[in-house]
Amino acid sequence: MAQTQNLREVSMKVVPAASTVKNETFFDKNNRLQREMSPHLTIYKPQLTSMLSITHRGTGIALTAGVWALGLAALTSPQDIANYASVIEGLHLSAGTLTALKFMIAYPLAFHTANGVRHLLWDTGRFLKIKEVYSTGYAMVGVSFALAAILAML
Ligand code: HEM
Repeated sequence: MAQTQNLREVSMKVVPAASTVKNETFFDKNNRLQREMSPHLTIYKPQLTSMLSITHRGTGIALTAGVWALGLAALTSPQDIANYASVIEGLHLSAGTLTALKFMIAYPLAFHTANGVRHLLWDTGRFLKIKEVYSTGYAMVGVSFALAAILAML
């Protein structure tokens, strides 16, 4: 008895066939019926959580492009990697410039790896409280900078 009191009444809305227009796009139909728009992503102010999430996707895509480019280059280029390394040496870039360039290449991998470990920890059910999501987020950013710096100095 107590359960039936909590049930909401549901009524079916009959839509006459005449109200559907042939070849009408999804957006045109929504406009014609003056339907409300769902809140869009852009109404949210940037937060650490969403920024790290989108960066994880961005770095994942960048790494995929990088791995494909390196693989295809290895298959198709006439010279081996040592030749290209000596071309870069021939540019006589300063140690600082070289380290900065290496850091820029290393950072997406460092970020994606550190945040990937954070994701895998979540998958085990840990660090899922909002405070922990933030603290692991800040820690991960620190770890990713340290990791990229170590890789850049090798
Ligand atoms: C060259 C190496 C890598 C490439 C090309 C790569 C690529 C990608 C791509 C394309 C995605 C999907 C992103 C999205 O749609 O949001 C992804 C997700 C993921 N990556 Fe990687 N990844 C690499 C290395 C790693 C490493 C080293 C780790 C962890 C130690 C890792 C952990 C993850 C995890 C956990 C996800 C899923 C995140 C989620 O649940 O949304 N990845 N990766």
